[in-house]
Amino acid sequence: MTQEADILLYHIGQLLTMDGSEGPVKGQNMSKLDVLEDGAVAIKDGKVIAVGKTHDLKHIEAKEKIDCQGKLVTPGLVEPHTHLVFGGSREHEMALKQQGVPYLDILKQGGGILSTVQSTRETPEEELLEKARFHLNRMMSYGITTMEAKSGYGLDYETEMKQMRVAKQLQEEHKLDVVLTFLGAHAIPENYKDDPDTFLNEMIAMLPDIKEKNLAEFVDIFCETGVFSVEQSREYLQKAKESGFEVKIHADEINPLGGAEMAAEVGAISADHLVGTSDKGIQMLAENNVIATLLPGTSFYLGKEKHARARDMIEAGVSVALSTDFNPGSSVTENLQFIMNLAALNLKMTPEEIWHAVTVNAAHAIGRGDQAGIIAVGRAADIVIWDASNYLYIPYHYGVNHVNTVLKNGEKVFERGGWHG
Ligand SMILES: O=C(O)CC1=NCN=C1
Ligand SMILES: [Zn+2]
Repeated sequence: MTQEADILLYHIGQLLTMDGSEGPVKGQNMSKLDVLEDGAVAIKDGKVIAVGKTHDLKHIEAKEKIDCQGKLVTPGLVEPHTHLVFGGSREHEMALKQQGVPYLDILKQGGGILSTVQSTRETPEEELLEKARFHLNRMMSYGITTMEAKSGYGLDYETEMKQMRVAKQLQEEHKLDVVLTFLGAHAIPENYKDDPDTFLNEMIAMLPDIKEKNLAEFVDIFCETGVFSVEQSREYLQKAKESGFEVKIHADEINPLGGAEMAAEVGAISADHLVGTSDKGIQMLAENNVIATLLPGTSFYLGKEKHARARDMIEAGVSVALSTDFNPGSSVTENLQFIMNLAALNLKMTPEEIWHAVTVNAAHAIGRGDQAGIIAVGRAADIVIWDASNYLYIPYHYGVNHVNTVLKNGEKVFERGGWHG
């Protein structure tokens, strides 16, 4: 008898499909989580071919039948905001942070982003690729199956292109789906510190080449005191849109400049960070369907008392996504599960909201709402089997990796290693 499926997952304790959502899940709807008890999923040729109760699907013949023994099963996690490709590291700045030297002061002194720029310019492309692949594999081990990778540590044509070629190569060769973002406007390099507008024009001038080589889908900018103003950011993002790119923005991370309002005005797909965002900014995000990608790891790592107002955003009807903001200076972690814990503790998000924020909403924040973040018939079988029996457990038990198995397009790309106790 021809086997109907390649893999059949059954006796799933709780199956979260996140299915049924048309578009990013907004506001109160983020609390509505469909949980299928004793679920099953059939997979063939990398796609989901059936979803249901175990007793409905048990008859399906499969090359491999996996008894999930009551474990939690969810869509693969989506990571919508990383600075994946970079040279060097910034552990030497920890002492400054511990002494209370603010992030923007370290940057002003030529450290921070500019320190990583120096390292990235000096690092050969092959080495950047190897390093980025290592971090990407670690992300996969934490349950991430689709993620975004930004440039932004070059701040010159050569190095920005080098970073994007590295991300592009990973997009082409790695099993994970990688979405590319050009963040040339990440900081003002030393040689343009008195003329940031000319620098921004240099970055704008790169766009036709980036488009022609298909090296990025999104353009992003760091709108912050001492970096780029709201007006500079608006003009820059409008030019990026005219050049055919979707745009996103690092907004209100440290100072409440009104980046969220501007993101809504320019029609950004997402506004990210949003720690200082005003009531008006929140309202405009909701009214203009701009996804709020919140980065609680960054405000944690920078020792901030203030965190993004997720509760007010959700009450206002905003679609909220979550991300590690993985980068070598302000959020040095690939562990999106820890971000789920911080979202519970510091953003006061509920487990149901958190699961929407790391799957379907994160997928929409990087333009992959139609192919990631949901388990449904006809979609790619990007699935995580967890060493937990219910969805409350992951945001509750922090700092470890709860993944048992990761399937990407129906292929096992990670399995928890055995212990030799
Ligand atoms: O510090 C970094 O390398 C990454 C970052 N960009 C804007 N905020 C943090
Ligand atoms: Zn960032």
